[in-house]
Amino acid sequence: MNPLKRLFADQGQAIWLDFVARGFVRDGGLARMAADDDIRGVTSNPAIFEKAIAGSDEYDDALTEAQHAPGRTVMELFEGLAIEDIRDAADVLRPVFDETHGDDGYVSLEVSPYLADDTEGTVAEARRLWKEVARENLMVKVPATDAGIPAIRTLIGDGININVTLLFSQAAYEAVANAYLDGLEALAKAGGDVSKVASVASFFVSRIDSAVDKALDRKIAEANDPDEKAALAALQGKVAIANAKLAYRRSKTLFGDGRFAALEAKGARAQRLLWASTGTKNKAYPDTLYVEELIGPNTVNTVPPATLDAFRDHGKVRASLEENVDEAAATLDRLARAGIDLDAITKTLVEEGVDLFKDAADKLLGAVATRRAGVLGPLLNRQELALGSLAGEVEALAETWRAGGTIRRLWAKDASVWTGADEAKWLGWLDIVVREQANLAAYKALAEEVRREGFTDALVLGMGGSSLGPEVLAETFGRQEGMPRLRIVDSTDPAQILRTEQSVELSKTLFIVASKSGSTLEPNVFRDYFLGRLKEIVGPDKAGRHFVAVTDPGSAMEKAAKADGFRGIFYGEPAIGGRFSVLSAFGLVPAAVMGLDLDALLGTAETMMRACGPDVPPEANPGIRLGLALGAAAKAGRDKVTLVADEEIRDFGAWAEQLIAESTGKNGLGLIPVDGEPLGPPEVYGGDRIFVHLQLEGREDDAHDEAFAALEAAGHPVVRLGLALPSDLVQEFVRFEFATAVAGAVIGINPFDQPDVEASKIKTRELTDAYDRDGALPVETPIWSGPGIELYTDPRNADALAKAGATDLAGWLKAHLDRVGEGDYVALLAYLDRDEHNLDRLSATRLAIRDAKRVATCLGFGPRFLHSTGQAYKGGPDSGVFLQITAEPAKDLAIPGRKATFGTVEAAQARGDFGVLSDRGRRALRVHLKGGDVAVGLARLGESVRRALG
Ligand SMILES: O=C(CO)[C@@H](O)[C@H](O)[C@H](O)[C@H](O)COP(=O)(O)O
Ligand SMILES: O=C[C@H](O)COP(=O)(O)O
Repeated sequence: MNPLKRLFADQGQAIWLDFVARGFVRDGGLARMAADDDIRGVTSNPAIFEKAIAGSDEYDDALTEAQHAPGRTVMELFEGLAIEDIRDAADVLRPVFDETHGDDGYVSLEVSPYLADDTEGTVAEARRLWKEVARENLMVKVPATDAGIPAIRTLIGDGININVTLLFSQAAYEAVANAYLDGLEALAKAGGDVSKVASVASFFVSRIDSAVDKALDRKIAEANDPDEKAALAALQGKVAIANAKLAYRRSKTLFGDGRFAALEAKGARAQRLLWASTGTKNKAYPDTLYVEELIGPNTVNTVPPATLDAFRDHGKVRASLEENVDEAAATLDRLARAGIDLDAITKTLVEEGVDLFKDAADKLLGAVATRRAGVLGPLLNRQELALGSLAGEVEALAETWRAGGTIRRLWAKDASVWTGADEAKWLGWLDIVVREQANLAAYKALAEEVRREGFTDALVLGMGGSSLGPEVLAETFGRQEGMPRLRIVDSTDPAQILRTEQSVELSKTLFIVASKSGSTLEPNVFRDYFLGRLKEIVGPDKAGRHFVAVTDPGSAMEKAAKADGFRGIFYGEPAIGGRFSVLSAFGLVPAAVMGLDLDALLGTAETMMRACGPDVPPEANPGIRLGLALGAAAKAGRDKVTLVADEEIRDFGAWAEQLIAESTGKNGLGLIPVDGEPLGPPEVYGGDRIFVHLQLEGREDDAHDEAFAALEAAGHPVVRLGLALPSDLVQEFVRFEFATAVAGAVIGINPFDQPDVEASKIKTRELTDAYDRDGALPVETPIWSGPGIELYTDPRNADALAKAGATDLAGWLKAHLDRVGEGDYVALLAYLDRDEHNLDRLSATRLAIRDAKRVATCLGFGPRFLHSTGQAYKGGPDSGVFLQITAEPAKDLAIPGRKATFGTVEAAQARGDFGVLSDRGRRALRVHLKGGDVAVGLARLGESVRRALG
């Protein structure tokens, strides 16, 4: 007779199979084993599923489901597969379950190893799995950790079958058996049917020998006496079995006394000991060792396939478990006398066991995530990293993050991922997509009103985080038929405001006043101005109908909007900072108004959000991986994140820039985003860059491709992000939010505050207050003045520049630019109309500087950049050399109810900004263009810069 069959027939020991795989179950392999080998149960664990799913293509068809439901989490996808397999196996073994009246025929499914230290989480998950698998012959596996034991008691009390896993020590076994008895008593007390509950206590065997043998090896090496060496050697390969035998003896007492008898009378079953980890690890030992030596009635041995084959082939059946039990006790005594602490070893084994299952789960989920990405194909934006010299550090960081479960901690809003300050209060963006998906009715109603009422234009009045996301949507999606054209007002420059005003028909324009705090100067003055204009045009009663507000609950903006009879007020989420707010009302109201399909937009975002989920380990997690790369780049001095995007999606850089700079640039650390700088050959760059290319897939004429290939070949780290469609840019919001938060963690700062933005707001306020008081801004003295141009700076910078003895503009500029060294960047900060002409002229000047100095160059328009890169310029690394450009406005614009005009506010903002740069000891010079002709002034400036560069 097949020795496997004799185990039960002769000895009353059930053999279970420690293996599961889809094909094996579905193609009849398990049924054959049940028939031929008398396999009476199946166990699974994360390592088994990892081998099955990651190591085969058997699950590919099932994973295509991801295509139809791209919002499913990776964990849900895995669980879906596992649950199907477990149900299938349970159905195959159902006849065994029926024939044995519930003694056997069980299939085990383990709770997530990530919950090993979480009692409540374990209980909740076990209950959920029990319900979802919905098979009476399921056993849910729960580890015998300190947190697992109370969960076992609760779950048994619920009437759920439990396989207690990762059991190594006598003490833990005692606790587990008592938890089972407690649970049964609770169930009986609650009127439940204890006869329906089964449980096994899985004692891990071979791992004990592996660990003890190693300790013995060390002792043998230390010992000098040959007899002592021999005595120690005699213990090798014996301890695990001795430990199991003693547990078996104890089980007889635990389930043989009065306490259990009372339960037994109600039909309860004893909790059986199950021998797990019974494959032989040490080749010197017989391959059937941990089956042959552990045979006894009312026990289970779960055996991996190779051991099963070996035992079928040459296993010997005898009642071994109760042989020489006293000798087993003596073996453990001898071990203790030899100075080997079995308790300490078993304690470590539990911890290692949890870690090994976590490692397996990481691999498994990584594999599912990678396959999900493959199945999703173009539905998920691509990411490729070629990190050159940063690669090793990024791998090391990824491993640290994986092993530390840092992504799960991030998702669990654990502030210690960053600095342990108030970060947890700012993580509402993690689940905003899902929350807004359930909240679309009000946005859709607004869209419908806007359509019905025939608005032709919509202007978002806001700054930074409140305007740049909507700007990307407007620029990327373009005007939608029948809906207003969306634009942004985020400048106090009178010419720019007038230009925007003249480009719309005010009576057919809807204004979206967007301010989280409600107290930001710019949106307030924009509102005052346009509300005033609307009152003139449509009358005071109707003006409010042209306005909606987006603001956080309780803000001054909310009150004002109510007082002014706004058409609607939409609320932001206070747990999301402005720069992370694009997928909340701050992006969704403008998106609705411009007529975008919000379900599609959020669905697209969700696809990326799931890819960045808590269940996706770093190697397969795009946002996390990008963040680790950016963080490593910052630390390695490659802190200039150079963003390059294809034409149709190029506005993304403005949003990413504010996110990255404001989040990471502080405490003298951080990343300096470089947006809008045309790509050049490798020679024009220093060694301080990391390049990011956002590209639309399949564009054959992509000149950037070649440039990126050259950069990569020259050893620069490059990141390539591929989008099937421009509308997939929404996924980049998500990817970059994760990446920025992670980069902040690697750099070691709080990515959710902006200490230095506030500083220039204060200085600006002081200046506008002075204006309101004195009717003029404080007088300043230029350090140099020439026809149409004046230069200003603080005394420290003035002293440094004066040393060069310059006599003309080019000379002063040369003195300033000569201060630029390797690894520095030059930022042009223009308080001017951001029109095409000014952009072109300043871009040309910027490029001239880059090519001459081989440094990164930035171009920001004030006050827009103050709410964005301004943070990093002041608070980030002291590597910036700043050239501020201001101009006398050709025409100024009054602000209703204020003394200060827009021109004055803009001038005050420039001075406030400069004042903070000075306070921070930055290298800064202001060029003031006089005479009202900005074009002429910029041409002169450009020419002088070129001369300065020689
Ligand atoms: O279900 C159980 C225990 O209840 C088993 O799957 C158990 O997890 C396995 O036997 C062990 O993980 C295998 O351990 P090992 O052979 O890798 O040391
Ligand atoms: O980036 C955010 C800007 O500073 C604007 O802030 P706010 O939305 O509170 O007006």
